[in-house]
Formats: sequence, C-alpha cells, structure tokens
Amino acid sequence: MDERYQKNFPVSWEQFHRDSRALAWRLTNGDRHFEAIVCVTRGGLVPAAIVAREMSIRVIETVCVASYDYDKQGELKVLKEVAPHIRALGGEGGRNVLIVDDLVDTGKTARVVRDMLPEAHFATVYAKPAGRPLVDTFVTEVSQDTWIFLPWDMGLQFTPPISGHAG
Ligand SMILES: O=P(O)(O)OC[C@H]1O[C@H](OP(=O)(O)OP(=O)(O)O)[C@H](O)[C@@H]1O
Ligand code: HPA
Ligand SMILES: [Mg+2]
Repeated sequence: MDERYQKNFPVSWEQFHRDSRALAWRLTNGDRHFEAIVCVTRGGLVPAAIVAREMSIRVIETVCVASYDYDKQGELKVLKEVAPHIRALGGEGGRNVLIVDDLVDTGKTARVVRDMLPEAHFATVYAKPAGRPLVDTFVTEVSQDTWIFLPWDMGLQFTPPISGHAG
C-alpha cells in the first residue's frame, strides 16, 4: 500500500449498492433535470448503472480516463472523450448532464472531466477532502489518508482471528 494511505475502508457490494442509491436520492431531491449520465470509467460504471436505474435515465455516455495503477497515481490519460451531442445537452457546457464517478481522491480526474463539461453536475459516492470541492453531490467522506477498497477489487479470503491464534 502506498505510504500516503494509513487506513482501510473496505466496501461490500451491498454497502456500495446502498450508498449509490443514497446518491440517487440526493440527486432526485435537487432542482436539476438530467437528460444523460456521463460515467467516468471504469469506476463510475457501477454507480452509474444504479443511479440510472433509480432516476430512469436511459442515455449513458462514457468518458474513459486512466490515472492509477492500483494505488500508484500516474499521468492522467484521456482514452475517450464525450460525444459532442452529449456535451451540448442543456446548452454548451452540458447543463443537463450528470457526471458519475465512484470516488474523488486528489481531484485530478474530476478537474479534467469538469473542464470538458463545465456546466454539468458532478456526483460521486465517496469523497476525500482534497477532491471534495470539485464534487457537487456525494454520500460519504473519508479522510485523505484512507484507501477505499471497492467491491470489484476484492475477493473472499480467510482472515486470522483477532487473538492471532490460527484456530
Ligand atoms: O481524484 P483522483 O486522485 O483523480 O482519483 C479518483 C479516480 O481514481 C480512480 O480511477 P482510476 O484512474 O484508478 O481508474 P479506474 O476507474 O479504471 O479504476 C477512481 O475511480 C477515480 O476515477
Ligand atoms: O481510495 C481509493 N480507492 C480505490 N481507487 C482509488 N483511486 C484513487 N483513490 C482510490
Ligand atoms: Mg476511475
């Protein structure tokens, strides 16, 4: 684990589903109308599916970016841009677009995607303090030195008892 991260925050599928639904509730109670979701791959694909189902949004676009190799942050690469007809929804800048990602950490990814869609609403399930100012709506904040373990990155395995005895 990168030394920036001192704490773990493991999230189960059930917890992630619940938190993504909570995000959809928050977005539904706002005053914005969304014609499309732009999800930030790959992590944004899962919450985007849940939010789209809850909010009855059927137009889903992707913006494809890569920056982390597991927990090592590298150079940010945009692999696929947002289509021009989606960027124009609600006027230039994408006012009627909802951007969804799983989390914001340093805010580097969010900054790049926001610059593509300056009028869009940016939503994440989890947020850390450095990236929080870039997000309009989120559900749970964790400290900057916490690594969030997402359910698709984990598998079931043996955990030794707290006492340290094997059995
Ligand atoms: O705020 P930042 O410091 O930019 O970090 C947040 C981004 O990092 C992760 O994506 P990652 O680049 O690891 O790719 P993935 O979604 O394909 O896992 C996460 O899904 C966010 O998109
Ligand atoms: O805390 C995190 N967890 C998973 N992926 C991430 N990408 C940036 N920060 C994180
Ligand atoms: Mg991502």
